[in-house]
Amino acid sequence: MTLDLVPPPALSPARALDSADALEARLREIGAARYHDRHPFHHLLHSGALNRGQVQAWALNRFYYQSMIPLKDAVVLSRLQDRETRREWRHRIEDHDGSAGEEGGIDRWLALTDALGLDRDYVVSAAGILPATRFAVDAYVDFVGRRSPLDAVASSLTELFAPAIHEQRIAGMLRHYDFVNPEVMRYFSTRLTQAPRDAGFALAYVRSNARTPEQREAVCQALIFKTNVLWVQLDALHHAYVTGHVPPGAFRPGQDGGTA
Ligand SMILES: O=C(O)c1cc(C(=O)O)c2c(n1)C(=O)C(=O)c1cc(C(=O)O)[nH]c1-2
Repeated sequence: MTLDLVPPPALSPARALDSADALEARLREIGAARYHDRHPFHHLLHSGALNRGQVQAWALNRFYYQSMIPLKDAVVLSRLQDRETRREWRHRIEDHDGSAGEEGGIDRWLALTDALGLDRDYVVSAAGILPATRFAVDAYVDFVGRRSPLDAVASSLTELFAPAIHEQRIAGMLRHYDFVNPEVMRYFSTRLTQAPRDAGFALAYVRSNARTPEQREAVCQALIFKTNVLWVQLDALHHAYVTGHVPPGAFRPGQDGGTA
């Protein structure tokens, strides 16, 4: 058996979190070391190494994450005491749910699963998702409800690192998969402008609201928690659809939920 190890980048010695700049530098180090762009499953996805059934499995499972993001943001909103912050946060819900006559991110994700040949009702039902997908995503929603509002905002900071992976994904998937075209990838092209705005706001919020070294440490831990939420979803996809151990009841390409 070979171990496919991903060597982590060297970390600089831990610095005291004595300023907003030190906090931001530490957050960026955490992203460089732990963000899911480093995961082998993403390397396979973006380099064209997956077959259609494996891409279907990824899109089906990621739909559950997408569908829960507005619920997560509604919980965050309910925790924010400051009206200005709520005003800024609430567009996140519309970005995903859409509004009258305007499609949202969930519609755009369903355009992707349609193009992959998955049945919409099956996707929306979440009946075929991996147990680990459900546990990880539900843990994220639970986290923002139980922890401090600062932790809740901080846990969204993975989005600082999302535009780079979305660019890699758009380019890689368009180049390598004949079942993908720019129309199908519009979920990601839209996120290229939405994510920097959201991440910029969340970063400014933690920079000014984490005022002690302990609070800054808590912000870092919230980001680490979230990188784990993302990472374990890909571990589970890899185990099921690359190694081949599909859990009982989970999606089986060619048998469930659409055309192979
Ligand atoms: O494709 C990705 O790699 C990726 C990652 C993340 C992220 O870093 O959490 C998000 C998204 N996409 C995304 O599309 C999205 O809407 C989103 C919302 C959030 C959040 O935590 O509020 N993360 C992400």
